[in-house]
Amino acid sequence: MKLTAQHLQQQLTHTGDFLSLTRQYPEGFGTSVTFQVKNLHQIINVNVLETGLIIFEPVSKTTTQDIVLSSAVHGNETAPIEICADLIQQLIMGQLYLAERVLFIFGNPASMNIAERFVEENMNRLFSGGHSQDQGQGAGLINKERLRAKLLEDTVREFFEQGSQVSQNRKRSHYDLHTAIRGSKNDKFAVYPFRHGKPWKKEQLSFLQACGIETILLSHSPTTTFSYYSSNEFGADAFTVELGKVMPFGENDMSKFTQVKSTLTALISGNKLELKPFNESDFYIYEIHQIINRTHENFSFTFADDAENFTDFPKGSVLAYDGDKAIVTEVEGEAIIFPNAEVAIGQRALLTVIPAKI
Ligand SMILES: O=C(O)CCC(=O)N[C@@H](CCC(=O)O)C(=O)O
Ligand SMILES: [Zn+2]
Repeated sequence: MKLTAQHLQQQLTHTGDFLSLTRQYPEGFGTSVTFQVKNLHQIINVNVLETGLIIFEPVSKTTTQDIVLSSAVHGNETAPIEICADLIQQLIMGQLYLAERVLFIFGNPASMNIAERFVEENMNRLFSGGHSQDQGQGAGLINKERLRAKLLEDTVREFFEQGSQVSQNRKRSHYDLHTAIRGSKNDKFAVYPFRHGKPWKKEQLSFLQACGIETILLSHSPTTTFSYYSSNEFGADAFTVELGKVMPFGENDMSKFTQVKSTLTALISGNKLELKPFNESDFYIYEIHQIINRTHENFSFTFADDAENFTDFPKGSVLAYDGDKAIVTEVEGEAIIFPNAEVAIGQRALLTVIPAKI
């Protein structure tokens, strides 16, 4: 059924259920709408840009921050989608005070509907222009994930640029929320994208700690991930945040995410964030040591399929075979992250990390 702006607004104000509407129209609403909602204390502007893309802005309150909360860049990573869907619903139903501009993104609605990481191509390898590069997929390839990645790039750019018209010296942040495919020794962790020599921000790590995240992976090279895009192009404090393990919708133990939810709520509502002063000994800090791309059809790991993220190995251990080439640990205690032998040729099949200092 074709959706009109009026119908879109009616449905949203009736149920607040932006996630269901997004899943009902994975290819696009074909319309956009702006309306206002009221709660006891304020009026909020709601700007529905497209399926999965919605901006909230307080009216009559000067904001100082532009916050992007994205989920479903991989469609089967449901816990963060459910967290964001609930925050969106509370905002639409006038149950949550809003202090700052917020853009919520459900990245890949079509892949949510098939409960898969992606439909044709991993969207989290398509940012910073990756959508228009060959990436081993054939020159000039166009698919829905590439188009969507471009739309997400443009949406984030406009969101941050519009914020700069509200006031100068604004704080920009982007938390790109994911879950890991396999279990992890450290259940929640964050990838801190490469900052090109700028210092890692301890205050941001304290914010992540308030979310219950005390394991941080420092990245030392540019990537085509969404969080690197926002960090590199707009100077946003941006992270890929991993919250537990992939589960079907409705099967997540949401009690594991109370700290994430309350801290994100405090962030957007302007409530005082109870941040502990940064203490390095509270954290497990790692740096990315090896990035292993699959280059052969014949690619396999030597460890068990259920080996958890952060499993470490002695120096000299063979972790994988890429064709005839053995991939070997170079440092005592090198640990595996995101092993995936099924990735397309040319894509990242494994990261290794080693303990680091900030
Ligand atoms: O568990 C896995 O294998 C993947 C989980 C996931 O989607 N991770 C992100 C990390 C992005 C980054 O390195 O910043 C991804 O692979 O896209
Ligand atoms: Zn993911």
